[in-house]
Amino acid sequence: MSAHASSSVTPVFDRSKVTVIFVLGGPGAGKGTQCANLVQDFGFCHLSAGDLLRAEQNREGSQYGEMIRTYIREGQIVPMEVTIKLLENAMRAALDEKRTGAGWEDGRGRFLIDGFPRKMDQAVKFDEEVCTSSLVLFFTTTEEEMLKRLLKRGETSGREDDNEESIKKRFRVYNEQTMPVIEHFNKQHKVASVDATATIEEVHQKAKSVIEKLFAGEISQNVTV
Ligand SMILES: Nc1ncnc2c1ncn2[C@@H]1O[C@H](COP(=O)(O)OP(=O)(O)O)[C@@H](O)[C@H]1O
Ligand SMILES: O=c1ccn([C@@H]2O[C@H](COP(=O)(O)OP(=O)(O)O)[C@@H](O)[C@H]2O)c(=O)[nH]1
Repeated sequence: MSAHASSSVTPVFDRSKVTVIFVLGGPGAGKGTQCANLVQDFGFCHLSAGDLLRAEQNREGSQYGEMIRTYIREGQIVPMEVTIKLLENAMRAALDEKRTGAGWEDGRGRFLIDGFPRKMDQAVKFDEEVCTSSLVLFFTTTEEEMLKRLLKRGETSGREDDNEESIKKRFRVYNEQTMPVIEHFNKQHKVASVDATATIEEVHQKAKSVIEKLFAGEISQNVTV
């Protein structure tokens, strides 16, 4: 196989039927919170890459459990093959359910893929081989705000990475590995940036307006709301 073979691969899901929106933003920016709101508004299937990895980590008999645990505790990005396969399987399962409602007729589907892609290799491979994304919904706020939110979440989340040491590592990985992904999609004019510093409901209204515009065919360049 030549080094360029992947560029001729057809994605598993056709973007004219299956809408994929990547939801990005630093740890604790509010991605999961806002995805839950957008599920209510638009009937998306919400797939959190982190949740899928944590479920696989805890699945009895998984050959990846210990590896995933180590990566997550260190704030590192799990090798992409594992995460992409989990996402593809979950997308297939949602489409096989034959859901009803807007966006799910005739083999169609709409997905919020939360916390992914966090690294360039994942971004390129998913777009080429699984489904070409339609939009990146990018939640922005300060590290100070994210740290505050994560330490509070850590009081009840039970997550092994919601402690100050892991959080600092996640910030570093985010800046070094995920910001280039945002840059990559900026060049494709696919990024909608939402200031996530306001209240949950204010951020929700802004995110909702972005998705309404997307479905109305009104987003053809990077936008900031
Ligand atoms: N706009 C907001 N203002 C204050 N707290 C928020 C806001 N959005 C989310 N949170 C809280 O911050 C924490 C992190 O949010 P979460 O949605 O889990 O972030 P992410 O999925 O980006 O890591 C949660 O405890 C959540 O309740
Ligand atoms: O595509 C992904 C998404 C998540 N993670 C791991 O899962 C952790 C938690 O991610 P999640 O999105 O659940 O939480 P966030 O850091 O945004 O609060 C990350 O720090 C990574 O270690 C990963 O390896 N690949």
